[in-house]
Amino acid sequence: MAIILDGKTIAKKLEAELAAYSRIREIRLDVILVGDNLASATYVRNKHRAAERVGMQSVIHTLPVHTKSEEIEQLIEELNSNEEVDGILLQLPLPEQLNSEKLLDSIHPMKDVDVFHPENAGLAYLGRPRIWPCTPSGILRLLHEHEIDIVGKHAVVVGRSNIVGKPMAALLQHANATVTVCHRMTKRLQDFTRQADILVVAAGSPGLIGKDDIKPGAVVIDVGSEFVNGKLTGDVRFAEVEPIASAITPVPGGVGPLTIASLLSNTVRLASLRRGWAN
Ligand SMILES: Nc1nc2c(c(=O)[nH]1)N[C@@H](CN(C=O)c1ccc(C(=O)N[C@@H](CCC(=O)O)C(=O)O)cc1)CN2
Repeated sequence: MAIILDGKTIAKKLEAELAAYSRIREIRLDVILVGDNLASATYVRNKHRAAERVGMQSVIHTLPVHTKSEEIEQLIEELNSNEEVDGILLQLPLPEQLNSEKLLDSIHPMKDVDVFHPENAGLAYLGRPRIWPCTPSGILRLLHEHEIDIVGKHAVVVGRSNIVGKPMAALLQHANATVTVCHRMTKRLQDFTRQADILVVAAGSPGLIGKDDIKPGAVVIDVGSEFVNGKLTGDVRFAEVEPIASAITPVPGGVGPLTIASLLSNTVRLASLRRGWAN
């Protein structure tokens, strides 16, 4: 029987810490949502509610699906130069006519709560992070809160996205794990996943990992969250893997809530750095 790594409880704890901070400082997060992707709308609403719970000001800019790039650039420019705005988040995915890279690059690095700007990503990958991206940072917090040792452990990350896989690998390495990154072109994936002491699966492939893919006693972190037949489904077959893992995240209720709590934490951190507050 594995320990269930309960993200909701840890997220509440993190929110309580942030609420204590927000009581003494005014902090503002602006989220831009373009289009009518239902899942994105839910995530943005959840971010707004979480910000309100901790006493942070949250402003959502909802734009129609056919919004032109120039309009979004102009909005980002206004938010960049608004002294009251501490964090700017452009919710992904964007409608296909928009160039995500160009728009993300236009967010001021000191307000880039997602760590997508090359300056912030570069600093993080050089081991000099301002902040770490929300999902990897939440996962580290989850491991830390459960006193799961990372140093010298073999961590295998499945997936190499800019949002999770790449920064997750960098953060685990920063935390002194030995890291292997696998992706969709990896041959004989199981040969790698079976070596993992800590397995992070962020492949966006529901049910990819089963009991034969893990080493008994492994810590298994499931970042997957796709709707399959109306049910939120992870990349790991939980019922199969749970009996042989030592610890495992559920979907829902694992990594997701911590992604949002980490976003608030990143906003506080960037506000502190930009405004010169002690943190
Ligand atoms: N600009 C960004 N866009 C996106 C990010 C991101 O970090 N920055 N991540 C994902 C989506 N995401 C946050 O935006 C996110 C996904 C899932 C959850 C979450 O709490 N999931 C719950 C289940 C919620 C449900 O019932 O649907 C859970 O796992 O328990 C939070 C945030 C893509 N875009």
